Amino acid sequence: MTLTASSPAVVCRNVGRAFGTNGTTRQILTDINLEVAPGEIIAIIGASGSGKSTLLRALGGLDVGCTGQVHIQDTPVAEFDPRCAIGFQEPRLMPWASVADNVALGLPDGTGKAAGKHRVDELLQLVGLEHAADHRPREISGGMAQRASLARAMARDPEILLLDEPFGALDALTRIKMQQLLLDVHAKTGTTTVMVTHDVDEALLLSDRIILLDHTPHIEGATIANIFTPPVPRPRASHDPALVSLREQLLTGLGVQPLASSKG
Ligand SMILES: Nc1ncnc2c1ncn2[C@@H]1O[C@H](COP(=O)(O)OP(=O)(O)OP(=O)(O)O)[C@@H](O)[C@H]1O
Repeated sequence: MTLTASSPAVVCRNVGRAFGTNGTTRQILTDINLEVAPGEIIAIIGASGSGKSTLLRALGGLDVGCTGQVHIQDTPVAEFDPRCAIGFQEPRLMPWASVADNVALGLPDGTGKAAGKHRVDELLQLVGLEHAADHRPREISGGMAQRASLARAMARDPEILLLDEPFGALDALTRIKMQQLLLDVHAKTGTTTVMVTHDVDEALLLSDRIILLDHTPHIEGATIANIFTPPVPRPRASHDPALVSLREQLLTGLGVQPLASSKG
């Protein structure tokens, strides 16, 4: 990735979030400070419940209850900011609409009919679904549905693509194909991408930087405990020896004791 001298795509300053339930308030996130460069792919990892999705929602303006500031390209994030598109673990396609019409749902308001059709055709091609344009969601596989969901997210040509465990529900083989597809799409579009993942290897293969959310001493709520940079450029192989020690650091950071190597 070539970092330009332009301003950051996303800036978080002292972002925090507390939730109040039954009269008690629980601090979930504290003092999140982060700058994401244009075109970067950021992976957010952390234990279950550490606030990964909450942070992603804050970045996209999907949660107005946060403290601190989120800026996208120098201006404050708006509620459901149109500069962001979000994709989830479930593809969330409309069952009654064709794949093409589902992708078209992501187009910006006011897109003309001909321009919209052209863009949808382009996006279907981008994710390899040209042949399935007229299918209904029930007629396609989980992996195809997730590709359609990615195409819908890209339809508005977002500044920031936010992905919450996008491949978490897919079988291992489909997940590998989707990871490759995401990198292909990113190579073509250069879209700044922030993704939440539970999968350390996914974070290692895809991201420019990996954000670890965790609790730190004397602070209530999770914060950015560490930021890791994979030491080799993409494309990366999961068995690359250069990634072994970082993988162990990530697992340790997640409270998992890495299994001893079986070699020898
Ligand atoms: N709207 C809400 N009201 C109350 N509590 C909430 C709300 N949203 C999230 N939480 C709480 O905030 C904490 C963090 O949730 P979040 O979904 O961000 O974690 P996560 O790291 O993404 O978890 P997981 O990895 O299990 O998906 C959880 O304890 C959750 O119960």
